Amino acid sequence: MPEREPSLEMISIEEKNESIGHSDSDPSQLESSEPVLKVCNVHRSFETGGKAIHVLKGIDLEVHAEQLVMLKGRSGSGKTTLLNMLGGLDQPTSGEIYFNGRPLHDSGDGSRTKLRRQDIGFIFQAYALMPLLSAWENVELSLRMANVPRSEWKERVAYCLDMVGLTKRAKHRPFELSGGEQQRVAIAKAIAHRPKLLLADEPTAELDSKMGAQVMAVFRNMIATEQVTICMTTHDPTILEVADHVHEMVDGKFIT
Ligand SMILES: Nc1ncnc2c1ncn2[C@@H]1O[C@H](COP(=O)(O)OP(=O)(O)OP(=O)(O)O)[C@@H](O)[C@H]1O
Repeated sequence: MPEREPSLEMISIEEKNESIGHSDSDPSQLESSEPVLKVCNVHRSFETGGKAIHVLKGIDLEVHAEQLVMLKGRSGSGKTTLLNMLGGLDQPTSGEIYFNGRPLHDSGDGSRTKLRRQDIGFIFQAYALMPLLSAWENVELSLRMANVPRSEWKERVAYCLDMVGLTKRAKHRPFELSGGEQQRVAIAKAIAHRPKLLLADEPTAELDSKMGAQVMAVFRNMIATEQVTICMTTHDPTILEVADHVHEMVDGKFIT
């Protein structure tokens, strides 16, 4: 099978709208359903050196199924802090966060860890690949962690590597891959266990514009084929047009 080279041209606005309404429904219908993420008046402060830093100052947000939502804003505005909380890596000082109706703000470590392994995929800037494992083995690892039956691994790993256009690089270890290729392995790894929600912190930050466009095309394709919901942060104005919704954060609050 030839390798796919995803490109931004693959995702015209019309295709984008079709992919949002993948399950025979239009986007407005999807928006009226229960959100995948519901964030209500979230605040987060950190104590450092006996001083409290108020980082998030009352965030309200809804992210609906099969949407691509982007958080933009200056460095230090609080995007990563919020993303960590959306994935249950951290909890708010006050306020509520629901993931498919389940209260993340008030769940214990154990249940949040289980939820993360099964229902959430993460793509963070430092690609989080295991350096001694091949691309194939890295993707396989997330299936193992999510307790996916071993009999399903081969087909799923092959599918995910094909989706990011890396079938021919399956045996390469991270140091034998370019930055963009490593990022695409990280994407394959993050979606392998079929998460309902994918969280990505600056997934295109280390990439040139062509490669960044390819990653966004992969995201759009994943929404259409895997019914995943994506929430990501970015500094890159050139990719914002691919989003269904953009929220701008300034000093711990949304201004749009
Ligand atoms: N664990 C922590 N302890 C103390 N301060 C923190 C902690 N985590 C984040 N901060 C502070 O919160 C502010 C927001 O950080 P955050 O990483 O969320 O910003 P960001 O918008 O994602 O920035 P960037 O675009 O540079 O990644 C920063 O001033 C940071 O120093």
